[in-house]
Amino acid sequence: MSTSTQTSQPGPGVSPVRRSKLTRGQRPRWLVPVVGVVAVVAGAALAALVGFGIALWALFAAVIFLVVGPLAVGLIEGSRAGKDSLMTFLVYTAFVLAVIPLVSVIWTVLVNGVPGLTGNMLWTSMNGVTGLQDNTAGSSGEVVGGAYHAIVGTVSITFWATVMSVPVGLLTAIYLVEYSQGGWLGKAITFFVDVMTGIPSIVAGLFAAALFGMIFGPSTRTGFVAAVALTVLMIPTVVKNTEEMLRIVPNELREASYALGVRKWRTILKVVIPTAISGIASGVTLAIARVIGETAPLLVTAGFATAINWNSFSGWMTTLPTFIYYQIMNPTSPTNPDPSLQRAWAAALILIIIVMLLNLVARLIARAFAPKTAGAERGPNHLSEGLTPMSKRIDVEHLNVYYGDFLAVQDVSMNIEPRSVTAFIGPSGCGKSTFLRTLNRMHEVIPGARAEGKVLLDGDDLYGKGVDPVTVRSMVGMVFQRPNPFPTMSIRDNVLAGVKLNNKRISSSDADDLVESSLRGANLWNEVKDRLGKPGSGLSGGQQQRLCIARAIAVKPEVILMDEPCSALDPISTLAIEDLINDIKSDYTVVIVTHNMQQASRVSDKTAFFNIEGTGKPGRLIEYAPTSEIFNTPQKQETEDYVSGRFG
Ligand SMILES: Nc1ncnc2c1ncn2[C@@H]1O[C@H](COP(=O)(O)OP(=O)(O)OP(=O)(O)O)[C@@H](O)[C@H]1O
Repeated sequence: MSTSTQTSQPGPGVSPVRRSKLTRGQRPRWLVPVVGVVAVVAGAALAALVGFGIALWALFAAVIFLVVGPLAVGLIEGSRAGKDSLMTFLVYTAFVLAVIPLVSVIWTVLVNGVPGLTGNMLWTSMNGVTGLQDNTAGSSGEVVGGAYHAIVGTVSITFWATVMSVPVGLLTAIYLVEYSQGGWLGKAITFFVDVMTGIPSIVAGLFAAALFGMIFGPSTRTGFVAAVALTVLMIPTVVKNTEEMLRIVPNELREASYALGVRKWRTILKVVIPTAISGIASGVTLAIARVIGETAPLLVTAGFATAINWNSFSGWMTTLPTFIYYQIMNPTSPTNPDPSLQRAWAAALILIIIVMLLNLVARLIARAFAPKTAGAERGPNHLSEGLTPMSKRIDVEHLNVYYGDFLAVQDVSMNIEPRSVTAFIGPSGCGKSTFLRTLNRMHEVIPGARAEGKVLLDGDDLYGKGVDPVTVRSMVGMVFQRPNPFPTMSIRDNVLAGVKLNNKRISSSDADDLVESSLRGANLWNEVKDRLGKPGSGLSGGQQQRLCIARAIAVKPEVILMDEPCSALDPISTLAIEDLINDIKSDYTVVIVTHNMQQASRVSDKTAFFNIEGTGKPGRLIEYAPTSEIFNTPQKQETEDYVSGRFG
């Protein structure tokens, strides 16, 4: 885009183009490329002075570029811009310096490996190949013998190592992130994984050799023994990478799934892992890439063979790294090592190609396992018979809520009427959200949180003996502060999440009806009916929140809890949600936590005011009455002070 402004009627002798005030004093566009060229040329000249070498040239060019570039920018644009460009140039230079060896390795392997990549190399083994044949290879030009047996060995051993280490690594990472809750077992596992990460590979080889030696006798060397050694090396990499990936899955997604009445393992399997799958697949590929080039542990566990062996459980095996090692250290013909050298380079190239193919496979697997974002596009269809929710009454009796030893909410009793909206208001930290979460036992997903007392849903105690919190959550749905649609799912699949994640069977036409009626119920149908297959996370914040309400409605709950549902939304989206709350209260019991007192007075029939005496003290219910009474004629002074804005 041009940054200059064109004058409409240039006079005689006046340049038709002048620089805009906004772009005056900026470096010319050619500055950075010119400095780059100067650095490359001057770097070459300086390197020639001290004995030319590529590395020296790169080093000199980088230093000149890093000094001259920011200096030139600083002179033109001032010192702030100079410092800024220094950081930018440092980042780019570091990137280039990192890429140079990588490109250089690939280039060298390509140049040396391609001539040896013949049919012989790929499809024959070294069985029966002697130095005599290599001696004659010089004159005939054709190198006999190849790495087929080593390719078979590499693929077999890596396959077994992957089969053993990936499930163990994945499950360990899942335990650490989703179950251990910082317990001693989790800490111990993390410690051992850290130690394993640093184990020298030869030690892993010796361990596997000793283990199998003890069971099957000394010198037991097979592909499987080697796979066990590689497993020891792979597991920590898989655990660490998977752990990182699982940790960055936002907790909100887990909570959204639990709030739909989905069990923990299905939440992990269907929400957490798909969200992290591409990172997990990269981690597994990295782990494979780490071990596929190992040589030392292979020498002591798999032995060395010149013939093809498909059986990992019997007989010696060769892998590409050990093949390369032997070709270089013990050329087949000591007097003419060239054919061996050619085979070694070609094997190195094959190894790199295998790693690249694995990477590709990992990407494809990640794509196949991640839920589709592009489901069938569906237009308006026949209307469903509508939802049949059964709004319920909630009675809370002497409820105390604790986080560990800390009493967060003290002795709350209240009755919430069916088909009504009840608002919880009060200053920050007074326990509104904590109390709300006890109404569908969502607090239980927080380690150490517990409730004492009774919460009755139409007379049935949610905390009664044998009551499953998962069942409770399918009856009491929840909408959270920040919209949290599942990012790997389409709009349609988000609405159906409660059904699908719970593995309930539903016909395609019933699913269509449910999607339409839930989206209509959430006042979103008209806005999204033409793009149901598009990702839910592509909607605006307000639309996303209505999608989350549709998702909550779709599991046909009896109560809907809303924890500050509009706090992340603009005023127009907020009004849309408030209208929606007004609409759905004829079918559901709605409880909403809000900081916005106008909102409480606009949407709720009854309001509960909570307060806290001071930091570290428990939150208490101060007053609970019809909303108009709380805001106009409160009975308690604390309530009046709060609603009149005198504190809080
Ligand atoms: N996960 C937790 N672990 C320990 N303490 C917690 C946890 N969550 C909340 N608390 C504490 O419980 C008390 C009540 O918190 P809660 O979030 O329920 O208040 P709130 O009224 O909803 O506040 P806000 O309006 O700021 O969201 C606070 O003292 C808070 O520090």
